[in-house]
Amino acid sequence: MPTPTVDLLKSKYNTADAPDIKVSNPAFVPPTQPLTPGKQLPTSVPLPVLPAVEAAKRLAAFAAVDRHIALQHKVIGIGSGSTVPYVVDRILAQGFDANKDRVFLPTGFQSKELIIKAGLTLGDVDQYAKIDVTIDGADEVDNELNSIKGGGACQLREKVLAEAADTWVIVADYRKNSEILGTTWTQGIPIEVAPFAYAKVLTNLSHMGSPSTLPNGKPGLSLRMGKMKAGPVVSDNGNFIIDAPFPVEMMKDPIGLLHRIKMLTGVVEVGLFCNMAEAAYFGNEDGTVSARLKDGSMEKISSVPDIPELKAQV
Ligand SMILES: O=C(CO)[C@H](O)[C@H](O)COP(=O)(O)O
Repeated sequence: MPTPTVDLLKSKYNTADAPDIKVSNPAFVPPTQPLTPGKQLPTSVPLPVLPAVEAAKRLAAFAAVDRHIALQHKVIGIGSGSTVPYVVDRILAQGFDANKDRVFLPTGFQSKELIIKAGLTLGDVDQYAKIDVTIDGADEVDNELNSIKGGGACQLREKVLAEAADTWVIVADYRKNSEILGTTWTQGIPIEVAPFAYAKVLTNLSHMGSPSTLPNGKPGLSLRMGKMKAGPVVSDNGNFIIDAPFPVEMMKDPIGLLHRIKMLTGVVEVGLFCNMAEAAYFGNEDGTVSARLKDGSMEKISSVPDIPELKAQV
């Protein structure tokens, strides 16, 4: 049996700064095993081969966890979406000792389930107003680390957990990496609103310049409707979601737009996250990860040395 990765992680993580770890056994991933005391984690589980986009999400998630979640981090925020399960996988791979004194805070129903099913300790942001690290997905990220979030209607809790965190990190696949927000995520900025105020907010957003039809003929400004459910999407907080696209000239100033939308009465939270991220990790199709850092620099994590097997799989 190979040496358990946990021991290596222990020694590596006992530093003040988040280390750039290289695990001894990169294939170590306990994907479905809950973390229970006394139970030995498997030391080597082959990583499943994934379609390119999924593999890219996994690369980004693994790189972000390896870089930002260290042993001394005890309160950890877990975001929402399809990339975040890989974050939990990688956290689990740090082993029982690393996780036994940690508490994990969810940004919504989905991440709450993820935490519980992984056997990790669940907490909430009303118990822990200060979080060490929160890792979350995004719908699109621009050159300056501003992002659109709320594709899963979780932006209110996501923003609270992002703000509460000493370090907030984004994980995404290559499709989310843009120069200007709204380039690939064209359906609009997700805006959580008090249900009784939605019609008034829609009117105000229209006056602000959000079109009801996009140039490509697709629907623009709209109340988000449920799929397989009659009526609107209702957020985890009991609110409605409006999707509001804006012309590119307005999207070039996401901070200004955020402030204007947030000032509309009835708006609870806006899915524009500006000046918040420490870094964004984008998994690429070629098995590398592109990291965009707060200082504006880009770093290519070529072949992701921590997990070389992944490169071969993509
Ligand atoms: O903001 C979100 C939910 O409100 C998600 O983080 C965002 O939609 C990204 O999801 P995915 O990882 O599935 O691309």
